[in-house]
Amino acid sequence: MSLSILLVGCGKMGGAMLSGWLDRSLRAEDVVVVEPGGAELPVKVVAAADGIPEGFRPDVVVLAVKPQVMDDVLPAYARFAAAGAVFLSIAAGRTLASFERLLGADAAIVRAMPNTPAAVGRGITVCCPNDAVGPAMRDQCTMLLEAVGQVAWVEDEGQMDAVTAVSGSGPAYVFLLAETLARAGEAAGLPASLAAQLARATVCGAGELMHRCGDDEPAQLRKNVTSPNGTTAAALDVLMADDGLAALMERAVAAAARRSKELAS
Ligand SMILES: NC(=O)C1=CN([C@@H]2O[C@H](COP(=O)(O)OP(=O)(O)OC[C@H]3O[C@@H](n4cnc5c(N)ncnc54)[C@H](OP(=O)(O)O)[C@@H]3O)[C@@H](O)[C@H]2O)C=CC1
Ligand SMILES: O=C(O)[C@@H]1CCC=N1
Repeated sequence: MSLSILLVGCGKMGGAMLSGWLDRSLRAEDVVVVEPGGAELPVKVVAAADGIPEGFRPDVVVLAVKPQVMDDVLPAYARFAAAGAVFLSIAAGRTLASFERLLGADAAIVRAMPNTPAAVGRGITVCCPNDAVGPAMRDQCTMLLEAVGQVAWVEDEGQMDAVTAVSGSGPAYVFLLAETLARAGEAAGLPASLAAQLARATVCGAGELMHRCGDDEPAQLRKNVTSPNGTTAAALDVLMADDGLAALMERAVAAAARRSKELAS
């Protein structure tokens, strides 16, 4: 892959993406990371924008700082927008218009929402471009993000709040499922360590099964586990009740989407 990348912010998500890029043979000399606290990484790390090597011309500036600090951070990078770089923001809730205000109306900006499985090449990122993003920039962003998983594009920025609520935050819901399944196992009489092992292996195994059976709907995989009048049916009667998981998930996703909208204001 021959793209030069400036990664601004290398915390949980920036770090997940970076490790995905490095695993997939992005050349280390093509990446500069800005991280105020420093970091032990096999790429050049600087503490602030003024430490970026003279002459480094990123094709893509990836913005992976918290939405709340974006306004303070961004002006130091506006020169790269003027030089033709595309800005790829992964900040929840930050709109294309807010970047245009800070970088200039002609700046090329992609608002994107990845997720942490990017660290193992199994992320999914949804991207939304502004009008200044041409086909070549779109291809660059796709190439970068496909290095860490699947990529989809939407033209309607209004969909990004729901995207954030489903796939951006979604891994946390799955990890919570593993945590709560383990606790329920304990409550049913298992030792804590065995319950945790069972829950983890079950979530990982079921995820992998769904991954490999790409053509089968999750509903079909669920039915495959469910014997008539058996144990799974007994549990699903609880989970699929009117006030069960579907209602709870709908409320959870709506709350996340609402928060994404709030972060924009
Ligand atoms: N975590 C996730 O699952 C996902 C997060 N996102 C988005 O990714 C972004 C980052 O989130 P996340 O990785 O969780 O947060 P983190 O706090 O883990 O990462 C942010 C990083 O940015 C650093 N930072 C702070 N100020 C600056 C600066 N001026 N210049 C460069 N770096 C700076 C922070 O350093 P320090 O800690 O020293 O302040 C930190 O390492 C957010 O906008 C979030 O909305 C999107 C999808 C999924
Ligand atoms: O919780 C957050 O705000 C970020 C965005 C999606 C996942 N984590």
